Amino acid sequence: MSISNPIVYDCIVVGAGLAGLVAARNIHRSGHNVLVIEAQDRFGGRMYGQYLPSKQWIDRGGQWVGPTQDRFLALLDEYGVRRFPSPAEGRKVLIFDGKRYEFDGFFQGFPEGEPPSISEEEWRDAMDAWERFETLTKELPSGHPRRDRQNQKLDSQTFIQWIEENTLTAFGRWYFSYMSRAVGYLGPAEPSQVSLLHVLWGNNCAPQSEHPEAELLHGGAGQIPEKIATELGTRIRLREPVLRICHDQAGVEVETLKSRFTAKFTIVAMPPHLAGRIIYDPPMPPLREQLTQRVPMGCCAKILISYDRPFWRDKGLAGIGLGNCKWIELCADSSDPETGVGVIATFVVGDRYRDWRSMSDSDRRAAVLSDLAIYFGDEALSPSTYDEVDWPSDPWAGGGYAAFMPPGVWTSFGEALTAPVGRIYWAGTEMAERWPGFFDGAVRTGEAAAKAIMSFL
Ligand SMILES: Cc1cc2nc3c(=O)[nH]c(=O)nc-3n(C[C@H](O)[C@H](O)[C@H](O)COP(=O)(O)OP(=O)(O)OC[C@H]3O[C@@H](n4cnc5c(N)ncnc54)[C@H](O)[C@@H]3O)c2cc1C
Ligand SMILES: [Mg+2]
Repeated sequence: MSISNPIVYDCIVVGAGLAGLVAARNIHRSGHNVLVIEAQDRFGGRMYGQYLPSKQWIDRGGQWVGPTQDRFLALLDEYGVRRFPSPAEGRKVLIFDGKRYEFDGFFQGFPEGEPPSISEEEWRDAMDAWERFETLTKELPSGHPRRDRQNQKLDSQTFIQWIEENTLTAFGRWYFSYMSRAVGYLGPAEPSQVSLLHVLWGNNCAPQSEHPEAELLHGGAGQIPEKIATELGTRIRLREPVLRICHDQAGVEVETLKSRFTAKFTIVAMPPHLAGRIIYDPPMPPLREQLTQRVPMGCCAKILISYDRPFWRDKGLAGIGLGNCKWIELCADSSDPETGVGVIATFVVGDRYRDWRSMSDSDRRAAVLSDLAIYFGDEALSPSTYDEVDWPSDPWAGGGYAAFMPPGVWTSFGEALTAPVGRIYWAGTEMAERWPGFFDGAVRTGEAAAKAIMSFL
């Protein structure tokens, strides 16, 4: 294949997700010549919106933002994207072992307000374990977990082992398993699949106590990729999966399904397992090769269900449900007050996803709606729209929300996660030291990779 374009770019960014777009934009704004190459026919990767016939938006990927996500907030301000508080007024619903509790509080690990009226013994069990979990979290230094004796010990355990050793009741066990599956700390993952060290690290640099789901965006997060892409204009090529990157001391040659381009540097901006699918010549160093074989994506589908109006509010309910229902462990009101439409966003995660995915279309829909009816009442059975986003079936994501570390990965291979290889730099939310797995983490890594490269240009 001949070089398709005689230009030697300053940088080629591979992947037009949020991290790649931010990196490219910053390089372009500094007057350097950048090209973005994206596999899909759209920008944004896991930041992916859609409008319903009702003019209500839905976010098929991420949607929430929180007050300490500074880099993402700065981006929103820059593009004039307006925010509103995530609807949370009213009582929350907990379903545990078939019993229903309405309460004026909330918990995602971190408890707030009034607890649900389960037994004192069960609530104390969860709270005592939560304190131990927080104490362990605070012992971790900031930054990516390093290879040392203490971390190796934490990294040799799964989260479920810790949960079993630290809780006495079924509720206590569920409280933490739910954290692993619904909140995720990247992932989300079954607690039997994720390293204890990873979960503690996630609780340290992306804590629920900082309310990462505090706000939503008028028009949705899905509008942002287009705004950044507009600034880049024709410097983005869509529908061109990158297959191979040849690199040496002089520069890089990036080969797609259709063409070949040269540049001084490249930024590969995608989750580690997708970066690992590209052929590198010369090959990646062994630690990097081993790492990218070991960083799986969370197993999660997102489902967005819309109603004429947020009917749950008539009953004094917040539209937020959590519990160990058969399919739905977490659902949340995502209605934009400016449209008047009611939207519930929910997830089917881990082993629940496995079983749910094997059912017919109509059975999957019936399964989700019947769980929503348990949380909010029979009105939930008659939505105006129902959208499933099956992230593990998307070959350009492989899962969602993000990738997580199974036991042993951080301490044996973690140092290869961000280390550049010659002129190849890495970006993507999985690489972030603050808010990994979130939009904010993606922005931070895009900014950092661009800055690193620009120091050489
Ligand atoms: C269901 C779900 C819910 C979420 N909820 C939230 C939330 O509420 N708040 C929040 O902050 N975050 C949330 N997230 C996470 C957030 O969406 C991600 O952290 C962020 O979008 C990741 O951006 P990225 O650029 O790092 O990666 P990606 O968006 O994955 O971008 C990678 C890009 O690379 C492209 N690519 C891959 N391989 C190649 C190749 N060989 N050649 C060319 N291109 C390639 C892909 O097509 C993709 O466009 C959620 C994610 C999901 C899936
Ligand atoms: Mg993205």
